[in-house]
Amino acid sequence: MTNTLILLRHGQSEWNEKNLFTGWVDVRLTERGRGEAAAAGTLLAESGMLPDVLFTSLLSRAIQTSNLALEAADRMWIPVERSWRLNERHYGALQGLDKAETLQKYGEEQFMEWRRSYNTPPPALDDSNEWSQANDPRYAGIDGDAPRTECLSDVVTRLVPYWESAILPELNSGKTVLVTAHGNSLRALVKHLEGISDEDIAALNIPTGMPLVYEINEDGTPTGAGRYLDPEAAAAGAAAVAAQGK
Ligand SMILES: O=C(O)[C@H](O)COP(=O)(O)O
Repeated sequence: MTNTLILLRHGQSEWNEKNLFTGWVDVRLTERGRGEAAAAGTLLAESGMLPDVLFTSLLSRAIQTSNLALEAADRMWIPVERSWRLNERHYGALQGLDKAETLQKYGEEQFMEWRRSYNTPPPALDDSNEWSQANDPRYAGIDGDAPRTECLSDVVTRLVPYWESAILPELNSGKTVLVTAHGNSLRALVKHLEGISDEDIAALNIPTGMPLVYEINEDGTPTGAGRYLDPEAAAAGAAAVAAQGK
């Protein structure tokens, strides 16, 4: 028996539009992002993929996206669980910086190392920085301290236990599961699901607002690669993410 998992990156955020590194900074959706979120929900309904349960991060752009998508699909009533483990990768001292200016200042190699390498986190964000989450009450319950920076491997480490203990059991109870999260937290989950190598994951970019569907076996493995419901639009969106800063 397999069950359906739908992954959805939030719609365009205010800082996606401004081309700023965002991470855990809690920005909202733009008008375009709200439209992408609603369109994703319409596409789910048209494809007959109605979620039974929702998982989101603690960040407003993912919460807004899931609300709008579920409203469009007439599924606002489904149960929801939110976790910091689905948050975007903490972008450390890059949070709040312009991507194009950062590329100019540090050069392509360093820029891509910070953005897409598996093991190199950006420098840590100082707690006194205006974009710090050190004193944000929503993270008070995290065991140990909230991160001050993360690389993708840190995200895999915090996310996979949650996938196994919270998300997979819902799939295995026969539910269609919607996970609304972020570019890099979804890259971490896709890496885990598809067994993508530490090197090859650098080339994977997740577009905003495009439902990505897996059929999941009971042991948590997918039956095949993920499938975007609108592959052409998803490819264009992923290319735009890859080109950010250039
Ligand atoms: O946090 C961010 O800036 C974005 O959500 C993801 O950015 P990236 O594609 O540059 O990693």
